Amino acid sequence: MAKLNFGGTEENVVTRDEFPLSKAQEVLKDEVVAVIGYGVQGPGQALNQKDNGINVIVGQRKGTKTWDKAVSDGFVPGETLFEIEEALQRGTVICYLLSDAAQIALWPTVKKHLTPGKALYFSHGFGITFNEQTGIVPPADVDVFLVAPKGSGTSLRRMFLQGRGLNSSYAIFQDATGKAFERVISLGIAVGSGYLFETNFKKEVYSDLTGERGTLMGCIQGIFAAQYEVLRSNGHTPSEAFNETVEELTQSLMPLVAENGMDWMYANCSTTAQRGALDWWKKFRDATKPVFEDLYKSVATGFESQRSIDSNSQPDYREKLDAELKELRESELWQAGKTVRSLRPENQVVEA
Ligand SMILES: NC(=O)C1=CN([C@@H]2O[C@H](COP(=O)(O)OP(=O)(O)OC[C@H]3O[C@@H](n4cnc5c(N)ncnc54)[C@H](O)[C@@H]3O)[C@@H](O)[C@H]2O)C=CC1
Ligand SMILES: CC(=O)[C@](C)(O)C(=O)O
Ligand SMILES: [Mg+2]
Ligand SMILES: [Mg+2]
Repeated sequence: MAKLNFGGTEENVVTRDEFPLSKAQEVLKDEVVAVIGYGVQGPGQALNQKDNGINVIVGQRKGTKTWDKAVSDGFVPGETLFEIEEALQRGTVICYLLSDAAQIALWPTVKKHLTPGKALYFSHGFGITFNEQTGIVPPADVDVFLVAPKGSGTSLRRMFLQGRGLNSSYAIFQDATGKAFERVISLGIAVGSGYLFETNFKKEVYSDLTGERGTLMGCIQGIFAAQYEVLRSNGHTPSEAFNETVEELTQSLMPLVAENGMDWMYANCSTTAQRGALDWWKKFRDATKPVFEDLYKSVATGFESQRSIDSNSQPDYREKLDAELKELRESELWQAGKTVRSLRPENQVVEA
């Protein structure tokens, strides 16, 4: 366990140096890791574990698209792919990777198979933290922990195949066996985490629900739309407005931030831009901070989790989400983006 200084605060971090894959394989050698749910995190985590030599099986409903996807990904019906209850019965570690809403409905079935000494693994603190809404209360004689990749399951798999890793948080809710730490860290390494930082179930879900509604997904779409609309209402063309709002950020500036921080990105822009950005960033912070404070309150009071449960438990939840995503996709902003993306040299179709 390394202690690293994060801007003046020391935190515990587990890296692959001190917990290599060989150690994870040794710890998990007698485990059967059952991945329940094959949506976004399920495939990424199951395939990375499979490639890392872990005895991983998938539990899915037969006759579904996700069952077929698991087969096309190489999981073999009756050997490494089973109906959900059989996977639950065979698994010694149950990776509960249904959607957070769907975990509620299946919980009574899962609980039946949580026999003493097994482990219940999550990738989000949602079900346990909001247990008054979800009803998810594990028996006392099983380990309960989480590994939460800080990114999409799609990226987790892509980065694994590139020999990279996506960092994850980990938390232990219940250590019935005395082995919860080595189990959770081994699983974190096995699913492809670059390094693991410590949290707890409540802090993970509060920060994650805030982040995805904030800078990572909700707020960023909001500021993209705001700037694009102001540019367009002042006569700028769609391509100019989109390039200045999104394309330059994703193609040039954000990779510089990822490489070496915000000051590095600023320093690689003009002094005109640096002066302006340094003058304006606090105005944007002050304008948006009240919204973030409201957002965090909405998370902490359980409003956001209940909203997610209510909408994502509806039979037509997927259709409703897809309809709103279609509206976003068909907006002028993202239609302009589609054309801009097609112009990238790497997307040009070279005539034979
Ligand atoms: N999507 C991501 O990349 C990330 C997800 N997580 C967490 O990992 C867990 C799994 O998330 P995802 O893979 O995004 O799940 P998902 O939303 O893709 O759902 C996974 C599977 O659950 C089943 N399912 C979903 N809703 C259902 C319903 N209402 N009834 C019956 N079955 C249903 C479907 O088969 C679906 O393929 C969640 O706890 C999530 O918060 C954590 C980090 C990132
Ligand atoms: C990808 C991720 O970390 C999110 C945004 O929290 C999620 O998909 O829930
Ligand atoms: Mg997240
Ligand atoms: Mg999330």
